[in-house]
Amino acid sequence: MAGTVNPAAAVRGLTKRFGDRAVLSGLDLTIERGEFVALLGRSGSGKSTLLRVLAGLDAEIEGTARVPGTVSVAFQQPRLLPWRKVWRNVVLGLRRDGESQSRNRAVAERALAEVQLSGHADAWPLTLSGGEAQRVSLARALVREPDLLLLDEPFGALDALTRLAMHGLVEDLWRTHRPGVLLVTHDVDEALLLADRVLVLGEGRILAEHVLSHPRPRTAADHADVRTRVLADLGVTEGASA
Ligand SMILES: Nc1ncnc2c1ncn2[C@@H]1O[C@H](COP(=O)(O)OP(=O)(O)OP(=O)(O)O)[C@@H](O)[C@H]1O
Repeated sequence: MAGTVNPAAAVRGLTKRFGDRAVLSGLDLTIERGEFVALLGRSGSGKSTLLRVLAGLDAEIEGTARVPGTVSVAFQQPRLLPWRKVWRNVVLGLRRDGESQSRNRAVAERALAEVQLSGHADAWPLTLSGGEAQRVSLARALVREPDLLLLDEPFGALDALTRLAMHGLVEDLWRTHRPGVLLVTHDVDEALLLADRVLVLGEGRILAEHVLSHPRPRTAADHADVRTRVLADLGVTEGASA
């Protein structure tokens, strides 16, 4: 899939140093529009660092990280402003100065309906469950209609059942909006369920790439072969998580 003219993200020779230590070292990566990519890597391998660069939060780099369109990020913690009602949190990142409050509210309500939170527009963030707050965070990311959606372990803090429900929701949202997605996760099975491609980060670059061709919806067993190879890439034994 690499090599099309207008990818959602194109990274070439990216090196990121903290002091004299290079965390990313000559990394190349292309994410196509509409493509769902999962990024795995051991703790400290530089996943969040790469996401920050792609989000435009860290410009002190060598090499290039080109993200031509709109980018949105959802983090492990939903990061909602507690003093703003849910709907105002959803439209927080929109530059719609000329828009009326009622237009903005309509946009927020549409996004909340998409994440199955109709009726929560006037709730305060602190009254939401963890899963609900994370869905608000997804709605906030999506109202910008991003070309690139960066997800930094968005389900990591959720219980197992809520996480399963979120997988279905993210897949639906991706199918509807078709952004390029880069999902950072420690959960190999999550990557195998959701992604078109799984990348393994290590030694500052992409160590391995696995294309997942099984049609969706999938079960974890559908890519058992890839699972074994990804675990080997990560240097973990079967049964453990990254
Ligand atoms: N601002 C910073 N200053 C100095 N070192 C940093 C900074 N940010 C990250 N690092 C270092 O860069 C390395 C990569 O960190 P990063 O958070 O990108 O890893 P990660 O793969 O996301 O890890 P985890 O899976 O544990 O979240 C770590 O060793 C970390 O200590």
